[in-house]
Amino acid sequence: MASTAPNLDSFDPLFPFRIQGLPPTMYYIPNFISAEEEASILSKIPSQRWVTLSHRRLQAHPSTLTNNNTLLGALLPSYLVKPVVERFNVFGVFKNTPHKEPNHVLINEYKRGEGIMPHEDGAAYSPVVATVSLGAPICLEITSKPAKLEEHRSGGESEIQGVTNGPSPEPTSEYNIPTRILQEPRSLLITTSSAYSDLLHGISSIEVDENLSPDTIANWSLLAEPYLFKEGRNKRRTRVSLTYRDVLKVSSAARKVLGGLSKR
Ligand SMILES: O=C(O)CCC(=O)C(=O)O
Ligand SMILES: [Fe+2]
Repeated sequence: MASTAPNLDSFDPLFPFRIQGLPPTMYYIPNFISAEEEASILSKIPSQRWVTLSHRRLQAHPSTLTNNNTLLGALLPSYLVKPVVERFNVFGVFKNTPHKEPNHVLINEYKRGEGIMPHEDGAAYSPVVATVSLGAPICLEITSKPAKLEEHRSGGESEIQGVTNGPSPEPTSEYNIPTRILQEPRSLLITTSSAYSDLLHGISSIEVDENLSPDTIANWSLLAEPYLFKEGRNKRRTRVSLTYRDVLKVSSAARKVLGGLSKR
């Protein structure tokens, strides 16, 4: 006899956190870590590892990738693993990636007025990136790739307006793009599949995020503290992000050396 009970095995714990109106699939989980966990992680980020770029500073763990996008296999520092990676496993964040868990973390720090140009994360990684935000809120801007714009708009027609001057303000498909995702401190943002490969993301180098509302922020209904933005503004403060990824190519050379030494 067929059972009418719901099949709990197929329940996806991420489903309630899907951001509507975007291509598959982005998820936003507010309060993914506690305030104590946030403070503890911030206190352990090594101050001597920062590399200063023009509009932010950055550090890579366990190391930067080689020129051909290979990771020299090594463990992530434990303050980046516990509790964050353990909690990823509960939600199955990396369950479909080759190594089933992240092996690389980029830490970015943005002071007020700093940002990152629109970009894609590229083919060095499996198409899953999980971003933990620390310290303060910030808006991530989501736009289409110019090539996609072209494909959609032209249909063989001539000039594409707006490609050279940045993304068009009009929606480019059935999805509400361009849009913004408001990342609160302690939240987790997960970007997968075509949202990873077909969209660009960036952070404007501005001092205040403005015009914040349910109509302009894709994840408004998932925010932990929307009342903090009821004036429609977020005056930026220093925000740190941890972006967890699974690098596809991992060299075991470093491990072999260490393994060889430990046999003696
Ligand atoms: O800080 C962020 O949320 C985005 C960082 C980012 O896009 C990157 O490191 O590739
Ligand atoms: Fe990125």
